[in-house]
Amino acid sequence: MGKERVAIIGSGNWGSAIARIAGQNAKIHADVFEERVPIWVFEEQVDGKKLTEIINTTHVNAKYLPGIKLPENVVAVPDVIESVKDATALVFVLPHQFLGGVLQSLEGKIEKGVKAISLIKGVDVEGSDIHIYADVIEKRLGVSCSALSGANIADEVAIDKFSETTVGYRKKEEGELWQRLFATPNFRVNIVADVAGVSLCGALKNIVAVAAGLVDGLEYGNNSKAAIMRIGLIEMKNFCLEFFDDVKVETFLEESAGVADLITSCLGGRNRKTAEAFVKTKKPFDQLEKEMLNGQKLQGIHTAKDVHNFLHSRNRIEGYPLFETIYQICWHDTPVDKLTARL
Ligand SMILES: NC(=O)c1ccc[n+]([C@@H]2O[C@H](COP(=O)([O-])OP(=O)(O)OC[C@H]3O[C@@H](n4cnc5c(N)ncnc54)[C@H](O)[C@@H]3O)[C@@H](O)[C@H]2O)c1
Ligand SMILES: O=P(O)(O)OC[C@H](O)CO
Repeated sequence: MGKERVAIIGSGNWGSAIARIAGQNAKIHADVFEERVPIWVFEEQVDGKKLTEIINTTHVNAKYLPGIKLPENVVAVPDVIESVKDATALVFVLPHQFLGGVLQSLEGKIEKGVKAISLIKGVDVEGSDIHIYADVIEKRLGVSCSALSGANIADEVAIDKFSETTVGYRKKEEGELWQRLFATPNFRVNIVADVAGVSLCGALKNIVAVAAGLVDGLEYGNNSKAAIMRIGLIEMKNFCLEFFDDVKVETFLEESAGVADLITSCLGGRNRKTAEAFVKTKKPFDQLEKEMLNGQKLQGIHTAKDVHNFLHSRNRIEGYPLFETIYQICWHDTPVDKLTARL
């Protein structure tokens, strides 16, 4: 069998951090992977230069992961179709807002037998249907798609601070392949047969992280934040067990994708940070995203809306008071001091 040819689709904060690891490991495991790792970069001008040129000459993603050297075998490609040419292992790591456009470009162009993995945190809702993004990718491209999620704030992973993550696989050998691509001594990868659980934990914790940021903005203190995290974890678990058949409860309680990601996101993530600022500045989230994140994207408020729309269509809103309160505060004029009123 030939070597696996990896392509990374997405080059934001997490995309760049994970490309650094994948590039390093492609060289270390040269028996398994081709050394060159193309990364699709949505082209934009940064300080008067193309971002792809900056990455390919300085080996730094100056906009989304400044100050961190990427290995030279990670090659920025501005055309998404070109970036996946001949690839056998596709890593999808882009904000969920942009996945639809990318899949449209790639549909019909991916060979049979190609494997994929989704690092995207969010859910796809259409009326009363809900899907994880691994399933969306699998269906649109005809590939077998795993999922990776964990307590992984990109800036910390990028400087090799000890972290763990979880890969949910369809077939064990695929889980082992992704583990080989991503694991390092300081980035431990556990593999589990639970693609849906891994994906849903990563999506739903972002709603709870918004709630944690509101707690910080209101200066309610540590007990309140712990209560929000506990209630959030229960709603996450109940949601998965109510609407998905194949989720494992252990993923929530024992995996980095579960309780650990919930904790790190409620302490340190972008959703938390902007939600705190939402309370303190009274500015809307879209303005805060622009002012505070330099092009990086928020997921939590969008997932809150997607989950609200889904629960509304299933007539199940009353079962998820925290998720619903976050939706009402973020998207309507519900005062933020009503955060705990329905809990
Ligand atoms: N950043 C983290 O710490 C982190 C950690 C784990 C998982 N994640 C998840 O990984 C996924 C990707 O996040 P990220 O941090 O890499 O992205 P990001 O938040 O840094 O978003 C910026 C990316 O969006 C791209 N973009 C902007 N406009 C675009 C357009 N019109 N079309 C296509 N792309 C466009 C930019 O080129 C850039 O690559 C998300 O689902 C996120 O929740 C993020
Ligand atoms: O910065 P956030 O809030 O998007 O969270 C980042 C990661 O999902 C943490 O694992």
